[in-house]
Amino acid sequence: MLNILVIGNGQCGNRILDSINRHAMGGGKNCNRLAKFYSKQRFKSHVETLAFNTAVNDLKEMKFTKARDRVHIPHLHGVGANRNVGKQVFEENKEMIMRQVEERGNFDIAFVLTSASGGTGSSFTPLLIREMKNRYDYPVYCVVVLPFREEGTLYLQNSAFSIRDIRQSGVDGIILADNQYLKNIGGSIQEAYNGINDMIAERLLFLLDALDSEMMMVTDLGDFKTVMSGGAGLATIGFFKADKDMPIKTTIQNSLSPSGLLFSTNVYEEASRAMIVIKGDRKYLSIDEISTEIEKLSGAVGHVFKGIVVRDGEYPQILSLLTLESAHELEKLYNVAVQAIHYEKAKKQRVEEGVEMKRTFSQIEGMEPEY
Ligand SMILES: Nc1nc2c(ncn2[C@@H]2O[C@H](COP(=O)(O)OP(=O)(O)OP(=O)(O)O)[C@@H](O)[C@H]2O)c(=O)[nH]1
Repeated sequence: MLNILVIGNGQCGNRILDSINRHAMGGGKNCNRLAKFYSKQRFKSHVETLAFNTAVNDLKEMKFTKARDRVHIPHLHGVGANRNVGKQVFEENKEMIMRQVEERGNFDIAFVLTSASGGTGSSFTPLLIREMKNRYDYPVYCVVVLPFREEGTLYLQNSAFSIRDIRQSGVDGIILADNQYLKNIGGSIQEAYNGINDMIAERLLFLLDALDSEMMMVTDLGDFKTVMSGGAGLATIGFFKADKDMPIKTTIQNSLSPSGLLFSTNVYEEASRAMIVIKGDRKYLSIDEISTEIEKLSGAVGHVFKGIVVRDGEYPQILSLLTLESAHELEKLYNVAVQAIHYEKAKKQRVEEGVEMKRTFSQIEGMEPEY
């Protein structure tokens, strides 16, 4: 049995964590009676969860995460997308935060979930991971959500700096999910968020379940670590669930296609290592078809680990984990982030020089009110 710690930082991290807890309890939208459902978690790993936030309302919004797992770090109502303030708040509360982590015990693996672009999550995450890596031996992976590109200059520049900070934190690997890429889920913004959060939660739980399962062909934590240590330290996850008549090779291809992935990439060009986990009833799992598809992938990317979990009566589901050698989409994000940084800098300079305001007030220079 694996001992797993999942931490969600900031609003986005908290919400994905809450979705994980909902799915772990059975997934139903109405399963909000915590005590009842905690007694029958669907997963056999021992999973501890922790949510950190400066905004108490974000923590209150969580419905499926136990109260003792929701930790408020008091600072107004969030840090307003200011990463410098976020870093300072983390440092001031570091010992309290680390005590919470310490109290959860020892783990085989930990995941930290955050948006790249807000203030709290994106500034807490690199500092927290650095502390965890200094104090503990277990590997720590980070799931980072990239912003919708139209959300504005502050979010764009935060993303550029936070991903750099997370990479330099000692993290064992970063899994990218991209709101921009996943927004075709459609509906209102809240529905899109929920849909994206559920996608991320389901994939992570599938992965954890697979790492802790009796498999016909085995992938384990060691394979996961090897895959994640490949490439440029960045990874993404694909997933596809077949319906009854779909051949297994199409199901595998779909899990690697744009609609299956959390981050836009051409896996045959940009991936560096891969792990494919196939779950389903034996009768759907043609070994010839599986081998042909895996060979095609390994021909393009190098090494591919494969695992098969037999689940009687279930249609096949495929999870693909891919580390990336290059990430064209991330490079594009950094391009627009650089423009955003220049824009903010020029604006700040204009304000400091007071050009606009000087013009405004100069209109009444030398005048007095007339009554
Ligand atoms: N996928 C997804 N993205 C979210 C969600 N909530 C917020 N975001 C994204 O997260 C970014 C903003 O970061 P938040 O996590 O809200 O910010 P925070 O870490 O709480 O920081 P502050 O509010 O500035 O203190 C934006 O790019 C949002 O689009 C969510 O539930 N799901």
